[in-house]
Amino acid sequence: MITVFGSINMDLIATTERLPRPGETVAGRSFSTAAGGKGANQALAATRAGARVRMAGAVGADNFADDALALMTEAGTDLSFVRTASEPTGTAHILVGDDGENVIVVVPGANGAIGDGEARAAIGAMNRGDLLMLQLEVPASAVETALNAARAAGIISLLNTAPLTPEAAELSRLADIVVANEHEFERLSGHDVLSPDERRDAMARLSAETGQTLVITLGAEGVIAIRDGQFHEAMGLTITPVDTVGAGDTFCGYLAAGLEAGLDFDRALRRAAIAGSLACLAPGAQPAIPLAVEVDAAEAENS
Ligand SMILES: Nc1ncnc2c1ncn2[C@@H]1O[C@H](COP(=O)(O)OP(=O)(O)OP(=O)(O)O)[C@@H](O)[C@H]1O
Repeated sequence: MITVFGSINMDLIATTERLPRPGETVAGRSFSTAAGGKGANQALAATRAGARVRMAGAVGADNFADDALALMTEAGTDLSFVRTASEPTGTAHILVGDDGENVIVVVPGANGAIGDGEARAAIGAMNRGDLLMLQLEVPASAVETALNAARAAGIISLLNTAPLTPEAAELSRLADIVVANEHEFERLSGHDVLSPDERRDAMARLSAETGQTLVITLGAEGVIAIRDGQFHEAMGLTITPVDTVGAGDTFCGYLAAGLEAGLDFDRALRRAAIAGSLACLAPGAQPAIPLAVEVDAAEAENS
């Protein structure tokens, strides 16, 4: 079973002709809500990929909680380690202008109340050899506790270094597998802009030093990884993206599910990259996460 330790949010999205300036009020065009949070998105992606998944996190005792959990409930994700906190359910307040520009305020709420107790409880319920997946939308101290407890218990940890936080580089050292996008990897490696050759050198150096598996997603260019000193590359699909939101979370969920199922590393990367591409073909994060049968079909068509 995969355990995802991380954030659960409700996204509140308003579209408007143009974004307001400070102090200004503008009329909106439309409003929608969507379940989100990187933890929840990745848990749903791994569940849709066919894995047995437990989500560990927190929501508030409010009307947003059920909606934030709805798609995971429907998919069959185990929610027994989702606690109801006294803080409100985490919310992301997203304004999108007609030019595609956006401004976002994330209020962590219950996600910010996750601490060492939740981390220890989640790891305590896992078995040696299980996979733990984390991101950086819950307090860094809880992520650190979870990663250390996982290592002590022989649990394999996969950390997605999103969103990039000041503690990201330090925390990433504690994980067995690190998944970063190219911008995050530049920050982790301490270099501003990396050419493809410089990126490979930086990956080789870092993984030789730490022994970690490093996986760097490259948007339309697919993914490059290094594991046990060997480089691996995979491409997703050639597509015209509708909305790339959630591509990275879908990638992580499918990669975790592939590794947990014992797929060979190249195939797990390829399926994750294909799933990431498919997630770009529909708007929003969670609704756009493909089912395993859709990834099977795309994989067969493009083999
Ligand atoms: N434009 C695209 N065309 C094809 N596949 C894509 C595209 N964008 C993303 N993908 C697929 O999704 C995977 C993850 O995307 P990306 O590297 O953009 O991660 P990310 O920056 O974390 O994403 P996001 O923050 O948008 O969720 C890629 O490795 C690729 O397989």
